[in-house]
Amino acid sequence: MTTNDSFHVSADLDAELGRAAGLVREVPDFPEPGVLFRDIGPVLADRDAFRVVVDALGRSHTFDVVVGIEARGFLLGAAVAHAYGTGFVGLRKPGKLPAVADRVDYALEYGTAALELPAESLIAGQRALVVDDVLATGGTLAASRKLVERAGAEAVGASLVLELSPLDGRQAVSDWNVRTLFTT
Ligand SMILES: O=P(O)(O)OC[C@H]1O[C@H](OP(=O)(O)OP(=O)(O)O)[C@H](O)[C@@H]1O
Ligand SMILES: Nc1ncnc2[nH]cnc12
Repeated sequence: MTTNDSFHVSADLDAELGRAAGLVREVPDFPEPGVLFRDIGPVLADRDAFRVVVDALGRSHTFDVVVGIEARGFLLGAAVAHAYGTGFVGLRKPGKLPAVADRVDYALEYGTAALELPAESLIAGQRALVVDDVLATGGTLAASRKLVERAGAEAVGASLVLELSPLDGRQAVSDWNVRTLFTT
């Protein structure tokens, strides 16, 4: 591991990724007091950082479809799907989809949430890679995995930009192939 400001970057990833890690913005007391919010917006806005992050998220996984989580997982996941030549399925917050195949409720670092799988999206037997921006408590990832597997697809793993290790989200998905680019 090498250190770039407050994040650790996996040593097998290149220096450009280290620069991308330095672009993650820390916002105190958002969305509520006591939460230090990590905003990947500046990483997406930087052409080179966006490219290396998207390439790294898809690397070392074998998948036929990307499953991205609303909202920032849509931005990353759709880019990974395009870069690696697969389709994309978005898991949405409740009330957004015109036709829902399945729903899972779960707990977050700040409150509760639910995710819904669109009807006629995942195909049984597909190898799905879940993509999102942040691993915090792991509730979102565990819910996503459940939706993928209940659809009959194979959840081959997950790729995320940032892991907030003090929240120990890995314990929620400990028996799964979860890769994160930066760890704090
Ligand atoms: O590991 P967890 O504790 O489950 O938290 C991680 C999730 O929290 C954030 O999403 P949020 O629900 O804030 O939605 P947003 O992307 O729409 O802002 C983040 O983008 C992850 O999806
Ligand atoms: N601290 C945090 N920053 C960004 N996204 C999050 N999701 C859950 N906790 C978060």
